[in-house]
Amino acid sequence: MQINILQGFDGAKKAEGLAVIIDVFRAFSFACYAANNGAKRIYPIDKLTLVDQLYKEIPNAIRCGERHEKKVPHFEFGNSPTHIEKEDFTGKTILHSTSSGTQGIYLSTNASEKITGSFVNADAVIQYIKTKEPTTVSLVCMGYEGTSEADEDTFFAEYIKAKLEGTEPDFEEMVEKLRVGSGKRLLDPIKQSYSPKRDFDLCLSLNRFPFILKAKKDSKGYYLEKIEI
Ligand SMILES: O=C(O)[C@H](CS(=O)(=O)O)OP(=O)(O)O
Repeated sequence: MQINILQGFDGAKKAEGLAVIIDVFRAFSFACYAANNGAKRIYPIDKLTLVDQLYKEIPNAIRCGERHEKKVPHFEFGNSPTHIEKEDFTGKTILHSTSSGTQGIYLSTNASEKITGSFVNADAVIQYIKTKEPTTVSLVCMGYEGTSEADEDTFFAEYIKAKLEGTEPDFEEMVEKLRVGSGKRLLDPIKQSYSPKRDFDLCLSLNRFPFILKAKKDSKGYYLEKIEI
């Protein structure tokens, strides 16, 4: 198995084989919480105009996501797992658009298959890859706004690679590095209304969910299928 670690929008375009589109803070942690809370369907969406179009077409749709970390003003929710932690999404369709993560789903056009990746479902991702035994795995770290690298996504890729290669990564050490590094933006007092501190813990809640989210397509675009592992 060839395991490649790729970065940002450019990396997503180069992804081949089974691609894990990684966004720890916060898109694909958010998506796992939404799926766990009963969402009927989750659409990861690149363009805000597509969100607005689908909102008109789909009954019981909820618009979620961010630009520059902040909730899009007319959306119901931003990109914060904390803000949806206790929401019951049973029967609801989530329209989710973010600066990095959901863009990666659309940009990875050369991948034969794509799943999302974040620490909340790390073991499920690893088990899924092991079961599929692909020739190539592309670990795509979406980073900050898709243009600069973010440690949380690179750490996740290194975590997955190490486990697949039979070594044991030090997750607690990663958490402590993130607390004083790229994760600091979630701990900033100025950002608490849209990036609450609790997001840091919820996004780093290792193996909380025993499922993967696999990107599939229907007539409206990509959606994330929840597959229990
Ligand atoms: O929700 C977020 O804070 C991030 C902002 S950015 O893309 O890293 O600039 O969105 P996400 O797409 O989840 O990374």
